[in-house]
Amino acid sequence: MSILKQPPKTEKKVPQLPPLLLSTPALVAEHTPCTLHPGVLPPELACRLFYSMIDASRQWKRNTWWLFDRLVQSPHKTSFFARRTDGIDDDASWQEAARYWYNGRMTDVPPVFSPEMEEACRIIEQVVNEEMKKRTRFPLEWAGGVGDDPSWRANVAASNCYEGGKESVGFHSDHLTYLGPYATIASLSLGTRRIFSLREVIPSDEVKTRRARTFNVPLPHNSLTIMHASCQEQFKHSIPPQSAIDMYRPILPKSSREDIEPSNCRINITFRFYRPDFRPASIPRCKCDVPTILRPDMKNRVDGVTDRYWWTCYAGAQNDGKGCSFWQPLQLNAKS
Ligand SMILES: O=C(O)CCC(=O)C(=O)O
Ligand SMILES: [Fe+2]
Repeated sequence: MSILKQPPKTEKKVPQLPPLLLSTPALVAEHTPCTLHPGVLPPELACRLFYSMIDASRQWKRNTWWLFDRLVQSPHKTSFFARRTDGIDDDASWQEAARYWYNGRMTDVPPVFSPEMEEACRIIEQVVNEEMKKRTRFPLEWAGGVGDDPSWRANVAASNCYEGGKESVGFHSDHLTYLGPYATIASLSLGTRRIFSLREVIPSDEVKTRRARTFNVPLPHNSLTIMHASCQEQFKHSIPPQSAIDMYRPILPKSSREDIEPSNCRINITFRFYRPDFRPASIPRCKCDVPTILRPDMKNRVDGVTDRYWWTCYAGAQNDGKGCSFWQPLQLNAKS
C-alpha cells in the first residue's frame, strides 16, 4: 500500500506595511484613535508656557527603574503635577498618585499647576470635551459618578522635556492605574517639532491575518494630540530619537531685556483625569505591600465591553528588580 503524502502547507505571507506619515489632522483621525489640533493655544500663551516649563525643567529628573537585573534611566527628564482645585483630597493621596509616574518610587507631594498651566488647561478641557461629544462613548469609559459632572477634566499633568534629537521615549501604552479603562489623555507639544509614532498591538487571534503599521505624526509647537478612548488598549506610542531636528524659534523674547534664542528642546504636557473610582484606597496591594498597576490585556482585547484588565505587582521596578507574582483581574461593571 502506498502512502500518499499531503502536499506541504503554504502559509500565506502577510505583507509588511511601510510606515505611514500622517501630516494632517484628517489623516491622523482616519488611521489612529487620536486627533491632532494645531495652534490650540493663543500664540503668546504657548510661548510663555514654553519658557516657564523650560525654566522649571532644570529641576526635573530622569525616571529610574529596574528592568530584570539592570537599573535603567529614562532618556528624557520628567515631572508630575497636581491640580489642587479639583480632585484628590489630601497630600498623602496626591503623593501616592504621583508615585505611579515615577515607576513606584515614593516622592514628595507633587507641585501644583503654574498659572500658565492652569490657563492652558482650561482651553484644552474645552477642546477635549468638544471632541469627545463627536465620538461614541465606550461602555467601560468614565461617564461621571452619581450626580457628578460627566465631562472630562484634568486633575493631574505629567510633563517631559526632550533636549535635542537623541532624547526620546520608547514604545509603551500608559498605565491605567488611576485613569481606568478607555481613558482620554490630552497631550500638548511645545518647542521643537518631534515625530510621535503610533503602532497597533495586533490581537493574538489576528496575527496570522494582518500586521501592525507604524504611523508617524509630526507634532509642531502649540499642537494638542488627544489620545482618545481605546488608544491605550489598542496602540503603543513613542517619541523616537531623530538624527536631525529643526530648532524652535519662539515668537517673543523671554523678557524685554533679552534676544530671542532658538531652542532644541521639546516640552510635552499630558493632562490627565484621575478617576474618583480609581483612587489609592480602591487599588489592590500586592504581596510586597505595594499598590499594583493596572494594564489592559492588549493581545486579547475583545469588543470594548468585555475587555480584560489586570492588576499586577509593580514592586520590581523599584526593588532591585524583585517583585511578586501578584495578578488579579479587574472587576468592572460596564455603565452604558
Ligand atoms: O512626549 C510625548 O508626546 C509622549 C509622552 C508619553 O508618551 C508619556 O509621557 O507617557
Ligand atoms: Fe505615554
